[in-house]
Amino acid sequence: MRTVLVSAAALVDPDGRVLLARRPEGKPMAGLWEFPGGKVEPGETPEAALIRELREELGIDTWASCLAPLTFASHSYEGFHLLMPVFACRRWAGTPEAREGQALAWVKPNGMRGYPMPPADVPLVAMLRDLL
Ligand SMILES: Nc1nc2c([nH]c(=O)n2[C@H]2C[C@H](O)[C@@H](COP(=O)(O)OP(=O)(O)OP(=O)(O)O)O2)c(=O)[nH]1
Ligand SMILES: [Mg+2]
Repeated sequence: MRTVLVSAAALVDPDGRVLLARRPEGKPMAGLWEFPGGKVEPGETPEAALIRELREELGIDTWASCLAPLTFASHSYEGFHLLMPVFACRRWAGTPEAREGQALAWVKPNGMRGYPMPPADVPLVAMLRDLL
C-alpha cells in the first residue's frame, strides 16, 4: 500500500489550547476536526511542508526552529497508509484565520472528546494530554 506523508501542527496558545480545524465540505472526511497541515510534496521536508500549509490554510508564518517533534500517527485508510508527524508549535506570526472556509476552534486536549476527528487522530488526543 502507498504511504502518504502528511505534516501536521499542534498550535498551542499560552492557555494550553490547541487549534483544531474542521475539514471543509468537498474534501475527504469533511466535517471532522483535524490538526492543520497537509501533504508533503516531493523534495520538501516535513517542516517546510508544514510552514507552507500553515500559511495557505491559516495565513500564519512560523519557522522550522519553532516546530518541535511531538508525536506521530500511522494509520491505514482504505487506499493509502497515512504517516503523519505532528509538531508542537507555540510561536508564529499573525492570527490564524480560516483561509479555506474551515471552522476553527481552540480546544484543551481534555475537551477534544467533543470534536469528532479522523480515525488516525484518535490516539493522538491522549498523547497531547500527556505531552503538552
Ligand atoms: N492535515 C491533517 N490531515 C489529516 C489529519 N488526520 C488525518 O487522517 N489526515 C488525513 C486527511 C487526508 O487524507 C490527509 C491530509 O490531507 P489534506 O487534505 O490536509 O492535504 P492538503 O492540505 O495537502 O490538501 P489538498 O491540497 O490535498 O486538498 O491526511 C490531521 O489531523 N490533519
Ligand atoms: Mg490540509
